[in-house]
Amino acid sequence: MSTRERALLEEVAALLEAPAHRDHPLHAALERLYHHHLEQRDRLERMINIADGFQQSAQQDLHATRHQLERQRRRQRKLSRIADRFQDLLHERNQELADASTQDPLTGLANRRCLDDHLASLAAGAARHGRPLSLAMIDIDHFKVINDRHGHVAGDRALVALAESLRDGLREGDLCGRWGGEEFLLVLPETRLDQAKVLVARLGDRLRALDLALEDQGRPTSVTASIGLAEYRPDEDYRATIHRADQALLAAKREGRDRTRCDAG
Ligand SMILES: Nc1nc2c(ncn2[C@@H]2O[C@H](COP(=O)(O)OP(=O)(O)OP(=O)(O)O)[C@@H](O)[C@H]2O)c(=O)[nH]1
Repeated sequence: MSTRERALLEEVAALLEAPAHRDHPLHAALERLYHHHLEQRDRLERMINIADGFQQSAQQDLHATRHQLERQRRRQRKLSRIADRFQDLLHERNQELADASTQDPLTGLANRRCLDDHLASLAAGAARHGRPLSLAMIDIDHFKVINDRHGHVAGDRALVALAESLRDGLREGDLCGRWGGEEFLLVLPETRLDQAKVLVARLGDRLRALDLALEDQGRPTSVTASIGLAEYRPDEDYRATIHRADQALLAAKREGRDRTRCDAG
């Protein structure tokens, strides 16, 4: 209630109380008006109080709902971050599995299974289109000596270095894989036997010149390789070509190692 209203009400109350005005013709009407005003004022105050209460509780509800929404949103963001991380992890694991099924774990080269698949599809294409395709089976000479002198770990390191050197010496489209132990298979599409000979001569030189960071009585250790070559024949199973390359490799070993032999078919 404002000060002005209070003063006015006090003034009216005083008038109504005063004995001098009791018999005034407007006294009764003023008294009814006064009480009616007081009732209206009380009702208004109650309504304001109720409205205030509603507003306060609505605000509290709103605040609680906002808080809850914010918490839900935070939880959802966290969940979606976890889901993203989980998906990345799953993707990585799938990639690792895919790599493990096609890669040799020591050298990172294609493994035997991958070579087999690759060769099967290349041979089919070469046969269909009459395109040349050659294979080179490469075996490091006397590799056992490296293991015996320097230990298996150093032998592993040497194998990795040899694998890298072979891979880096190839053209795009050629594939070098680890066939087993210290034996590598090169798959050379669009390559005839005479071209393959030139290529493997260059690779043999690379291997010989490779620094394996191993010393024998103060002298750096170098390795040589024996190589068997065979060209795919459209009328044969690609496994027969592998076999012929293998036979050529055995011939190279028998004849004294550090050389290339071809299976002319
Ligand atoms: N460190 C290491 N050695 C391996 C691995 N795979 C095969 N070898 C070794 O390679 C050697 C192969 O020996 P051999 O088959 O006798 O052949 P070699 O000593 O290379 O002699 P030739 O092939 O006849 O010239 C063995 O000592 C194997 O232990 C490998 O992953 N790591």
